[in-house]
Amino acid sequence: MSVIQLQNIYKSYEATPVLKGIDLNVSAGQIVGYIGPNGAGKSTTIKILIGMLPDFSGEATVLGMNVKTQSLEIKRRVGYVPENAALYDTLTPLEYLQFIGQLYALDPLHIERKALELLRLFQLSDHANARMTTFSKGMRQKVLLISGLLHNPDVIFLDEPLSGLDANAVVLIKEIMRQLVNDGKTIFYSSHIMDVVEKISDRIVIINQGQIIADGTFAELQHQRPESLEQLFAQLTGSDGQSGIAEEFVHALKN
Ligand SMILES: Nc1ncnc2c1ncn2[C@@H]1O[C@H](COP(=O)(O)OP(=O)(O)OP(=O)(O)O)[C@@H](O)[C@H]1O
Repeated sequence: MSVIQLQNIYKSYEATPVLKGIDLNVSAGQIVGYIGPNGAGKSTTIKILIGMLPDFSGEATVLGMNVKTQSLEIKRRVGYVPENAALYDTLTPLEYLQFIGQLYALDPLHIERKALELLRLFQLSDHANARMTTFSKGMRQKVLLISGLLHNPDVIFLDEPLSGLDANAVVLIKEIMRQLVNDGKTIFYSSHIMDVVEKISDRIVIINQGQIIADGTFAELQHQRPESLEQLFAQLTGSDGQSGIAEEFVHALKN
């Protein structure tokens, strides 16, 4: 069964088209890396899939449920870690996770036990009761990741999940993603960190200017062009020649 299904999705913001006919089927138990240049439409696709943007044309289902009409049911089974989310800074991680857990109607005692354990594993035990106003970007990202996974969702959408994380935390998140998928979960995530995408994705989907321009395992994509994902990405999305642009940039700074 397709866990994620997008058929002929078009989305515009005001009069500007952003997604131009996206078709995608994702089966259970896959890690799909969704990559593309800034502004390509990655976050927009993810927001459609979690029911945040009902104003689009085409058919979108998650776990067989229609995202326009069954978004509440979908939210119960889906986890979402947004890019640049606003955390309630004046709360502590424990208070914030209690709040999120209650939105999912989880038992408060169960949430507390689970939240403390997850915070410990992310080395945040000492900060469990500190206000998040003082948190670094990486610490916030860890709390966000926990909040998106707290209800043990079947399908997980991650928008730049590694943002701000140090090297050890990146290794840990990669391992968690792998183990979640081994457990039967499905992960759909966007990232700009090509070597991570290359290493952990079962499938890589490249979007450029609102259209999918490549889709396959890294080995399949490499078969077309035997290069690193970074080089392949640059070629396919027309962002080759960065050294020339860098030179012009530095030159412009001097003038
Ligand atoms: N709420 C909005 N109103 C108007 N335009 C928007 C809105 N959200 C996104 N856009 C535009 O839609 C396009 C796609 O944005 P989106 O955030 O989906 O891109 P992205 O691929 O996630 O980019 P990035 O890698 O920079 O996060 C961009 O041109 C963006 O300016």
